[in-house]
This record gives sequence, C-alpha cells and structure tokens, in this order.
Amino acid sequence: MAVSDQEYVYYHAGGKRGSRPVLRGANAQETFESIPVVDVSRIFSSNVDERKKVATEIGKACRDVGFFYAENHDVPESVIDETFYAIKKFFAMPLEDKMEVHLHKSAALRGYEPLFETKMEGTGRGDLKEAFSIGDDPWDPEQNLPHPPHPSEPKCNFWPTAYPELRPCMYEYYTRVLAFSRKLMQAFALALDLPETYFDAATSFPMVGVRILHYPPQERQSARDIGIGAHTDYSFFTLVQQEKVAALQVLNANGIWVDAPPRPRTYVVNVGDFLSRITNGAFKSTVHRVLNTSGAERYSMPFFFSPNREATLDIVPTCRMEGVDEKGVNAGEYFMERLRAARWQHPSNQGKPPPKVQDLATSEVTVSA
Ligand SMILES: O=C(O)CCC(=O)C(=O)O
Ligand SMILES: [Fe+2]
Repeated sequence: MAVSDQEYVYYHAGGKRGSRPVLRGANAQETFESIPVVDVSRIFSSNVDERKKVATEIGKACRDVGFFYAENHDVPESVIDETFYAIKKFFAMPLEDKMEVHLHKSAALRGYEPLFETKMEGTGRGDLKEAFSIGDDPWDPEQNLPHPPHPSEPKCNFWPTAYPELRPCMYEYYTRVLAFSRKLMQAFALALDLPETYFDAATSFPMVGVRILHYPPQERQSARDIGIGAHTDYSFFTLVQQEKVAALQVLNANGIWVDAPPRPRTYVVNVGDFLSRITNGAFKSTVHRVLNTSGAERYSMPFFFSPNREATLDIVPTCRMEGVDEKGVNAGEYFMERLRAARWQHPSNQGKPPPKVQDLATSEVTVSA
C-alpha cells in the first residue's frame, strides 16, 4: 500500500495527541472486537477465592481491552432510574438557570458546561454535549467525612437554585456508586497480585467526579461535530452508566471503532491513565469517543474514581520493570493539570488561546475530556 493511502485515526491519549494506522486484512493484528462482560457479583462474596476468581477475569479484561461491562453490581436500578429522570429535568431547564452554575465560576472546575464548550479533537464547532459535574467536596455533609474540613479547604460543588431536588438525587447516586467503586478498587488490587487492601489508604477520600451528560443527536460523523472526541480518561477508572441510546465507541489496536452499546443493568468500566501509569501500561487506558448518530437524545453518567488528592503513587511492585524509572506523580496536581488543559476558556487559564489545529498536528498539546 502506498504511504499516502494509509488511513489513520487521531486521538488524545494520556493528554497527548496520537494517531494509529487503520489495519485491515493481512495487516490486521490480534485485538479485541467486542467488550467483555464480567459478572462482578462475586466481588461481594465472603470467600476470598471467589473474589480472586472474578479479579482474574477483571485483570484479563484490563490487560486485553481496558474496558469491560460490570454485570450484577450492587447499585440499585431504582437509584439509576431516578437519577436519569432528574438529569433530564436539569438539562431541559432554560439555559440561564443552568448558566447560574457555569463551570467558569468554579475554581474546582465543577458545574455546568454548555454545548461546544470543550473541543476534544481541536477542530469543528466543539463537542456536541452539555454536562454538569460534581465531585468530592469536604464541605458537603452528604460526603459523610469522619472529621470536619480544614478551614483552608476549598468549597467545590455548587447547585442550581432552580432545581433543588437535583442535589439529594445526585448524592444518592454518588454514595452508592462510590461504595461499589471501593469494592472494585480492591478487585483491581487482587487482579494485580497485590494485597486486596493495597490501594485503600491512597483512596480514603478519593477524588471523584460525577458528570451528567446530554448529547443531542447529530446527523452523522462530520468534521464539524462529535459528541466527545477520541480520548483517554485521567482517572484511576471510570464507571459509565448509559441510558438507552448507543453512541460510545472504543478503539482497538487495528484502529477500528468497537461499539460499546448500553447493556441493561450494567456499568461500562474503563481503566484510566492513572491506573495504566502505575501498572506500567499493563492495564490499558483505552481510547474512546462518543458519536450520537442514533437520531435520539442521549444521556449518560460517567463516575470518575481517582486516588486521594495528596496521594503519590509509584509503579506497583508487581509491575516494575528493569530500567523503567517512572517517578510517582502527585495525584491532585496531575488531575487538575489534565482537567484544566481542556478548558482553555476557564479564567484560571488566564485567557490563553485554544490550541490551533496546526499546533495540534505538530506538537504534544494536552487536552482531556
Ligand atoms: O458518555 C459516555 O458514554 C462516555 C463519556 C466519556 O467518555 C467521558 O466523559 O470521559
Ligand atoms: Fe471518557
């Protein structure tokens, strides 16, 4: 094949621009073509051998794909349904009610982001989605912290006055998914041949983000529009709850987009950059994107779970390699750096202009979801 005929897929991984050739036929490599399903009910078993068995399955999915469906989790269906009901009401509000909590008013980068505000792929109008984010906040009593916050700690979350019911609903969801995430974290430790409690101290008050998302339908993939451009997550791991509409796609080693449609009563779990980093890449932080060409409105809720803000995590002992000296990074700094990079219009970026397309093509510009 002539070099000029080679097709490429472009994305942002680990906050840097990358590309992958599309390999077909004889050139194709062994890679995944679907997302594995793991019955996670056994992570709640009192028998450690059962917990180890499911951890082995999770480990295989993380090494081969970086994504899996978690079936039989313990987040009640009624809580998920009620949260979807509430988020639809939130997004249906007039723009000015949502702009009251605009993310630009928040030093912690929490709050509402209107359509087109982020621009993952660096081209086109921007991401065709609107979002609202909350997360860990020591000042919110719903976080059930064992001690009061230090007065110097910032207040992070803020809520729309026009819709007070949103807060208890999102917190119910938050609390349930956080408890499930903690169990999953222990399964990840077992999957890495580490003691089950290995990550517990570093995740005692984890950085958490619950983002609710609305993707209006788009006609087709175009240079102008994409729901969220191709990226990796900057979390330890992410749990995505999708409503009825399929639009999430995952990139395999051949540069082919594999669909991850909603499966009833499951979470899509994916490894984020932090977990990939401390496993020396053994667990894959896999590129994904959202393209809502279904013709219907799409709603989803990613839950991002990351270590404590002050944690510094090195490569875990079972993944160290001779000659590879990856210094531990401070979780909070890494997280905020990645978060801020995509939000070039945020006041904390001091009016720095967005990256130009030609810059994106030639340099390593950091952007993130
Ligand atoms: O909406 C989805 O299904 C996934 C969203 C996503 O990838 C993200 O917010 O990082
Ligand atoms: Fe993502």
